[in-house]
Amino acid sequence: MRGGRREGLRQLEASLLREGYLRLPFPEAGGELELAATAVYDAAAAFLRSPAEERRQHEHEAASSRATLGFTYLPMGAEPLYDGTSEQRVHSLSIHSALSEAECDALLPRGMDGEARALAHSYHRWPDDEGLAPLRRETMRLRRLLLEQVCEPLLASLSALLGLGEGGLKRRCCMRGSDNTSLLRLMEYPPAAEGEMVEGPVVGVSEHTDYELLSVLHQDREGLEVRNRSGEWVLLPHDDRMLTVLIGDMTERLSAGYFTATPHRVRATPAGKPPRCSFVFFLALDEDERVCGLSSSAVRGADAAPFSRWLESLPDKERRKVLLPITQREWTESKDAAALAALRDKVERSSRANRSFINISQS
Ligand SMILES: O=C(O)CCC(=O)C(=O)O
Ligand SMILES: [Fe+2]
Repeated sequence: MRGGRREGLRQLEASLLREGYLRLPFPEAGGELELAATAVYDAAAAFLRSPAEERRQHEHEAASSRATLGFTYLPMGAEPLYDGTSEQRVHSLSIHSALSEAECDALLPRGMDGEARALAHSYHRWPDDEGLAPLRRETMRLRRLLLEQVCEPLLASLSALLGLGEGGLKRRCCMRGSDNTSLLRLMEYPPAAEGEMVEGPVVGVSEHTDYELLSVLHQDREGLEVRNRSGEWVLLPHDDRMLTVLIGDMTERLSAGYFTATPHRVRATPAGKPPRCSFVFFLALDEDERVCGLSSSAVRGADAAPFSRWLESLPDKERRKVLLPITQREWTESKDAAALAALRDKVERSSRANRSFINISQS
């Protein structure tokens, strides 16, 4: 029994080191998780087909002024830009757990100030809208199943491999702040317009790494590409029954680079094809957890022997790079700010180009 568990951990570690990602079948074929995934795709499609006017009411600014950030809609053209140049064809929903203020308070630290508490409440408040009830019910079910059946076992394994004991990481992901860093996103990639993809760099989502510990992802058709350790882009085959797990920035930082965050991107859906849909659960550390690279004296247990040996051989120069602690919130905010600035720049550049085109054609 012990041997089986140890063998499983070594295989997981080998895949993460070799490929930088994992492919996991749903825990049970035709089981609860698979049914929940199908129901979420249906409910998301119903919302995404609703009139633009209705969707607009759930964009970030409107949701923020109503303090209902538990559910927000990011329209086409608003996805932060990660590579500074591409045209991204995607729109998405961001989903946090729906909690009453009392449920939220029970998880928050007692000494938290009023403003931070109100912000946490708003990240767990859903709009009071009858039409969103099926989406809310199905996403909450999917979120719970992903946490119980996929994230928690993964977190325990990662924790053991890093010498933190099986519960070491889970204790740092229990929403002591608010879970506005852990997030379920539902994405839809509508097909490109006829001729659009041959003209410019049109993509689904441009190259990036995710900001959290791990991302658990499902796609209903192919499109996700990951860059492997040799620098080649690999298109992941589509299989409805498979989840993909990617390494996020915080795991890279915590492991001082032993596990490296997985660069990935999504191809645009070609013209004439049905839209591609996916969901991603970003598993984050509690937003106020301070993260810096582990040192070998903090690493315990036989499961972490390879990591511990690797740490001991790490040159001081490399170790120093991750000594400075940073919280998940600081990291997420700084990367988001950079990607949003890149998007603004690009919009500004293209409106300038359009203006000069108009000037030229009018002269
Ligand atoms: O849609 C996908 O497959 C991936 C989306 C993604 O990389 C992201 O939202 O960070
Ligand atoms: Fe991503």
